[in-house]
Amino acid sequence: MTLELDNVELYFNRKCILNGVYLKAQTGQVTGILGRNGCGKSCILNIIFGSLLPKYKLIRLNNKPITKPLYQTNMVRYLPQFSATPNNLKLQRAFHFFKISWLEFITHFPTFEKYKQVSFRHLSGGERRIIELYLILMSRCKVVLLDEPFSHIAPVYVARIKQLINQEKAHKIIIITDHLFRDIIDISDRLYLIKNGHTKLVSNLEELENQNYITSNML
Ligand SMILES: Nc1ncnc2c1ncn2[C@@H]1O[C@H](COP(=O)(O)OP(=O)(O)OP(=O)(O)O)[C@@H](O)[C@H]1O
Repeated sequence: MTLELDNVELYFNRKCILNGVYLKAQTGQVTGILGRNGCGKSCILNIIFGSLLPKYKLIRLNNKPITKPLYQTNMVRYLPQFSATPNNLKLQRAFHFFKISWLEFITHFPTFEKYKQVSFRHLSGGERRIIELYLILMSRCKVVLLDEPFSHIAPVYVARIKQLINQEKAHKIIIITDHLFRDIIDISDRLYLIKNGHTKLVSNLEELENQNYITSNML
């Protein structure tokens, strides 16, 4: 499946945030989005999800324009930048709700075994993020949108999650953004940089320096 976002024009209080966005994502590939703070990365994910309505936008699935918000189609899952799980929800119930196997989760993250009957409020910020990310990533769906999934997560878990993303991309479109740019570069098959409201397809990593996203020697 191919998803394209095209012709986006987004304003807040007459200030132009996005203008001239083109993004293509495909099943079997991870599509990474990089850009400085406030450049519009989360807005792009929200526009694809359908929860943010810009002045103009065109979304095509397999070359066919779709007007219905994607979240109404049940084909998309979205991990927002900030936690959205209820504090009093027990992990076991969350896994049941998402129809995700707890036992399989434990094989990937054995240190979480003790948390089955625990509520989200008792987890650390990073532990909570791992669970939320796992539930979204492993859900039965065709499109996964991940906004800063690696924030507050220990390197050993980031490595495990990257393995899972590589596994899931075989049958999902995965669009991901994070400021941990090395991880995004590492995992992405297609990479976009957002600058001045436009997307730019990154074909050579030196462009990230040339566009002043990173300074020299940061790669
Ligand atoms: N509801 C809103 N009302 C007004 N301005 C907004 C709103 N949401 C976002 N913005 C502005 O739109 C711009 C893009 O925001 P967005 O959250 O997409 O940035 P981002 O690239 O994800 O940033 P960060 O990396 O810091 O999370 C920012 O300048 C932000 O202030």
